[in-house]
Amino acid sequence: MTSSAQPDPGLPLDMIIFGGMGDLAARKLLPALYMAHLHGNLPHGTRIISTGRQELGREGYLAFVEEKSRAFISAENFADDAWQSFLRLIDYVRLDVQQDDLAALAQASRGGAERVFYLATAPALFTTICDKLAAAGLVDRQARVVLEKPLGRDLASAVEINEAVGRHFAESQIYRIDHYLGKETVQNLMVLRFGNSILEPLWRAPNISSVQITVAEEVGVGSRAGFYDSTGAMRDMVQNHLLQLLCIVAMEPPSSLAPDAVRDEKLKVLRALRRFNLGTIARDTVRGQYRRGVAGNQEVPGYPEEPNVPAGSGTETFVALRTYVDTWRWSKVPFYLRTGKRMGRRSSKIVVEFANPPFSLFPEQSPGGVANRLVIELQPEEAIKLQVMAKEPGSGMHMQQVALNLDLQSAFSQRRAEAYERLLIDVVRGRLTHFMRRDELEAAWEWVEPIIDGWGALGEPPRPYAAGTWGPPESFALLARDGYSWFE
Ligand SMILES: NC(=O)C1=CN([C@@H]2O[C@H](COP(=O)(O)OP(=O)(O)OC[C@H]3O[C@@H](n4cnc5c(N)ncnc54)[C@H](OP(=O)(O)O)[C@@H]3O)[C@@H](O)[C@H]2O)C=CC1
Ligand SMILES: O=C1O[C@H](COP(=O)(O)O)[C@@H](O)[C@H](O)[C@H]1O
Repeated sequence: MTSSAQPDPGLPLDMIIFGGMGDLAARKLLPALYMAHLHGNLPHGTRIISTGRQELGREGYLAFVEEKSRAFISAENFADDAWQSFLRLIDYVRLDVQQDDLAALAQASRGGAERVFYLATAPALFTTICDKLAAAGLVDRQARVVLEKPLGRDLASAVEINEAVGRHFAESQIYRIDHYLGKETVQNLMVLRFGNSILEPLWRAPNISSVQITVAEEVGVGSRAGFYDSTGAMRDMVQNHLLQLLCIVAMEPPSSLAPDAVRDEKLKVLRALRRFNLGTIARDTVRGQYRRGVAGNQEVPGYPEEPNVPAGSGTETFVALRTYVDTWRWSKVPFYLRTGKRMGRRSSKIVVEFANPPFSLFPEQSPGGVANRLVIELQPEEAIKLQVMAKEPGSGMHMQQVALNLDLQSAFSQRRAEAYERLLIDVVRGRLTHFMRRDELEAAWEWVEPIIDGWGALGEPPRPYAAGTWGPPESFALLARDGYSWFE
């Protein structure tokens, strides 16, 4: 049982960031912490201690934050007095975790403070960091550690990291972050499914005929090829974000929102995912790599021309696949997953297609057409649309598809926090529900790893697709042979 260790509101908080000069810290974590500070969501007396290898001193680090993080705060959220008071919370400790002990950090962190360690570094450093934190006497029962994804690059390395972290932190102190679980619409999907009763009787085979999950990015790999080229879309996106979305669509209703109740149900889905073999890998998966093309009205380079991509790289920037959740509820329902960089536009959505009426009463109801779809738009729009057939006004019985549309942005006037802000507040408050448990993560690797190995064994290079398009033609063929098409 992983009941979360409850923070003591009486204690001050030290938020300690490893990788404080990294891309993630600059673009996401520090802006999210600023927003939490602006809205009074950090405990009184919080301090942020960033660590990094550069000899900067506190003033130098604050200049870095000004230069690199401020641009990621929108004008409407920027308040100079809040920014200045935020900067006053920040301290900087220079350390190289591979060479130094953490004595300097132990000196900077206050005795009696609650500590949150955010490991925003490559996962290869997690073991060393945790061992050294413990050796420096910084880990106590109140401490929490946040681990960034991807945690490991296969099952064995994930197990190794989990073991190493687990030597010093109890499972209830470990927050394995998947920022998709912090997105408003992803959390809303839980409410849609379990806060309403009308969907539940329909939410199963044979009422649902297929499910599509797309996470399409318009951006390319940018300056991250050093990380990305040895990772690829399967490890970067499918192993975590897409599988977590699939879990929320497919899970049974949990008995409560307690961390283990939710995570037990997600784990059952991961364990019920049909395993791939070489035959199904060749037939039901597609790898792609973007080539020169036009994105956002601009000509952009292909993946092979991006900075630091090794010549002849066979890394996939696109994955599409068909899988099944082998349970009574989802028997024979195909789940199509798709993700890629440099696709037509940024668009993440879940599309649930319902079975057609068993008999076609209306002449225009084509046997192949889909009458009812539930479209859950995750980003950039946040909306839930139910497509139904309706009669066109006029004589005759002509019908058309119309959408019952819930625009979540206009339905709620409240400010919408970014995923990282919401999840950081969860960490501060000791709420584990939207973080992954060790067995979930390992089950995801158990399913993903044979696919990656199979690709290696098959030795096929990824299929090229032009930047600004929706992936290689094989991805469309994957659905077409089942009589479906990707929903745009
Ligand atoms: N960037 C993103 O959008 C996302 C990143 N992640 C994950 O977050 C983690 C960090 O990513 P990202 O910020 O992009 O990576 P970066 O390479 O930009 O940052 C890594 C940081 O780790 C520091 N570091 C490396 N070696 C040491 C060392 N020996 N001692 C101390 N610090 C060290 C680097 O310090 P120095 O500055 O001195 O090189 C750098 O600040 C990765 O696991 C990534 O997969 C997850 C989701 C999104
Ligand atoms: O974890 C990651 O996610 C981003 C996409 O996140 P989003 O919130 O912008 O949809 C992706 O670009 C990155 O490669 C990956 O590491």
